[in-house]
Amino acid sequence: MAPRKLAAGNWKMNGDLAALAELDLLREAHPEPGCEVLICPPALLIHPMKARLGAHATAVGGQDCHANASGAHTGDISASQLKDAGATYVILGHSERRADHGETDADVAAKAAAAHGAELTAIICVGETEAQRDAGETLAVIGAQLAGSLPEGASAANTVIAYEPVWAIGTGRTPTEAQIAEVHAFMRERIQDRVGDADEARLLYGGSVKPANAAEIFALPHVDGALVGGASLKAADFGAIISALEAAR
Ligand SMILES: O=C[C@H](O)COP(=O)(O)O
Repeated sequence: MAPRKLAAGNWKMNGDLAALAELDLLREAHPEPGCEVLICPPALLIHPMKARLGAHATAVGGQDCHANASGAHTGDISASQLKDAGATYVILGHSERRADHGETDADVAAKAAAAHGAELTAIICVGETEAQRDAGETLAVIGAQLAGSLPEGASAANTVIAYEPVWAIGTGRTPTEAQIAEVHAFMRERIQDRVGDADEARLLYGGSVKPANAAEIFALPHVDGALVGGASLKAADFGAIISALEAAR
C-alpha cells in the first residue's frame, strides 16, 4: 500500500492568535481533506489551534522538543508537553535549528527518541547546503544525516523524513525535478535498514513549495507530500497545495 500523503505546514516563528482565522478558511475549503494535513505553529499556538480546528482532521504539531522528558531546562518544551497540548507530530532537525542552535545528528536522534516515547510522530529534516551540492556531496551529506538522526525504534509509522535543501528554503529556488527524484530514491533505499518498512515511510520535499510548483513536485516518484514554510501561512496558498497533493497519483 502506498504511504498516506502528507501536506505539512511549518509556521516557523510566525503567527499569533489572530492568524488562527486562516484555519477557518482552510476548513471551509477542505472540509474532508483527501490527504493528511498537518500544521506546526509556534508552541504557544498548538493548544488554541487544536481547539479552533475542532473536529476537523487537520493535525497539529510542534517544531522542536527537548530530549529529556522533564526537568531543569529553562525555555525548553518536552515531547509529552507537546502531546498534552494537542500535538501529534513534531518537526526535528530543521536546518534552521541545526544552524541557530547547533543541533547535531545525535541531538536530533535523541529528540526523536523522546518524541517516539511520547507517541509523537517525528518529522526528521535533512538537506544539503548549496556549497555541499556544488561540491558533489549531496548524497553523502544526506546519507550521513539519515544514519545519525534516526533513532533506534524508528519506523514508517512514527517517523517521516523531510528532504529540505538548505539553499531552497525561503529563497524561491527549487532543485530540478531530477535532483529531487534522485535524493528521494536514495532516501527510500537508505532508510530500509533503519525503519524496516521503507516503502511505507512518508518522504516529504520542502523548500519553496508553492501552488505554482506543487503539482510537478508531487508527481515525482518517492515524494509523498511536502513540508511547506511560507506558503503554509495563508489558507489560500496552503489549500492549493493540499489540492495538488489530493490530485497527485
Ligand atoms: O519547513 C519548511 C521549510 O523550511 C520550507 O520553507 P519555505 O517553504 O518557506 O521555503
